[in-house]
Amino acid sequence: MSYGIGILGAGVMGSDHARILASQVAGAHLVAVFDPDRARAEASAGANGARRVHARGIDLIDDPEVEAVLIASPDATHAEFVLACLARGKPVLCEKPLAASAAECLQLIEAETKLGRRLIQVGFMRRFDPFYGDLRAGLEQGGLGPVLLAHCVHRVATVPGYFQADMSITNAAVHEFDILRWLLGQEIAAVQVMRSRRKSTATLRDPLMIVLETDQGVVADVEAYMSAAYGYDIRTEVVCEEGTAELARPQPAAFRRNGSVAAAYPADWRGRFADAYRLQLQGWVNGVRSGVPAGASAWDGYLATIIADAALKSLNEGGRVAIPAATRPALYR
Ligand SMILES: NC(=O)c1ccc[n+]([C@@H]2O[C@H](COP(=O)([O-])OP(=O)(O)OC[C@H]3O[C@@H](n4cnc5c(N)ncnc54)[C@H](O)[C@@H]3O)[C@@H](O)[C@H]2O)c1
Ligand SMILES: O[C@H]1[C@H](O)[C@@H](O)[C@H](O)[C@@H](O)[C@H]1O
Repeated sequence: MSYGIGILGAGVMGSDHARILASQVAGAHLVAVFDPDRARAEASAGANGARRVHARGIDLIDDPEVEAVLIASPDATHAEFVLACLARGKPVLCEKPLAASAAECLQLIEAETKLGRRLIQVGFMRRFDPFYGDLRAGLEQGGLGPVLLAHCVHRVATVPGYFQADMSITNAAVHEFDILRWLLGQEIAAVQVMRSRRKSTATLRDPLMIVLETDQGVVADVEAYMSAAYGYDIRTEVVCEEGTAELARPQPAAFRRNGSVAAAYPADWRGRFADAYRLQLQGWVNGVRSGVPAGASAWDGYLATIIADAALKSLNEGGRVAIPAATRPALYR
């Protein structure tokens, strides 16, 4: 049996998820699309075999042929859509961030906990990226000794028009917060944002240096640079007592000429994380079908958001901001 999926949002990510679902994922098919920009919804539905385009998001969630929902609409719309899915008992893959505020994340956790089963997966797709998978497996194998430090680089060539200053943290750096928790198996206990000199052409507060401390004393720095111009560049290196572990990256073709070598960078995340998006969707579909959830939970989404809130507080008010330890509800253990 093939599972019926509905997608909310047919912009950059919604249309990419629809394409991947229709062409590269087994056990599910696209049933319906909603986007207030109807032409976009129709283009994505038409290209990917969906039966219909809905006039409202809630109609898509109510569609009896839609058995599970993928949310790829703007960040501020996520919480309401996730709640509606939970109210109808429909599994949901929600793009990051889970919600626009920690209070909204908690509301979703409360609703899911009341249901007593996990229906929410958050789109922290790096957890499915083979290169991050290898890095984590290598760290778990041991041999490098205890972790001391981590360095993360998050460079984006340019940001879309809707991108606002806080989104360097709430929309971009949240990936680093989540992947550090996942890689190290530690919780973030404090954060401090250092402002470098602002890039002269930047409209955002760009770049930022974010320093995180874990509950086991590891320090990690995250460079968040949203106007890096040359391409999309994501790096991670973990420094341990007996050696280091560095994230490998897909190797593009190299061109040697006139005493130099050049290799193309992906323009954005869709190229760099193509495998991760595909594996994430397949993992979600498998989880929905088997009832065994995969990927980041609502709890992981909540923790990424509270770290982001603390980072924003540090950016705006200065200083180190402690993040109180939170008690994980039994559903997420
Ligand atoms: N996981 C990742 O790597 C990744 C990458 C990029 C974006 N995202 C996330 O995906 C989401 C979408 O980002 P995007 O880059 O595709 O943005 P986008 O602007 O390209 O697309 C968003 C689409 O949502 C539509 N929309 C607006 N209001 C809506 C509503 N109420 N209901 C349904 N659709 C609505 C817009 O018309 C637009 O077509 C965001 O939450 C973003 O954070 C995740
Ligand atoms: O929304 C995007 C997306 O989540 C990418 O994966 C991230 O690298 C970008 O910085 C962010 O703006």
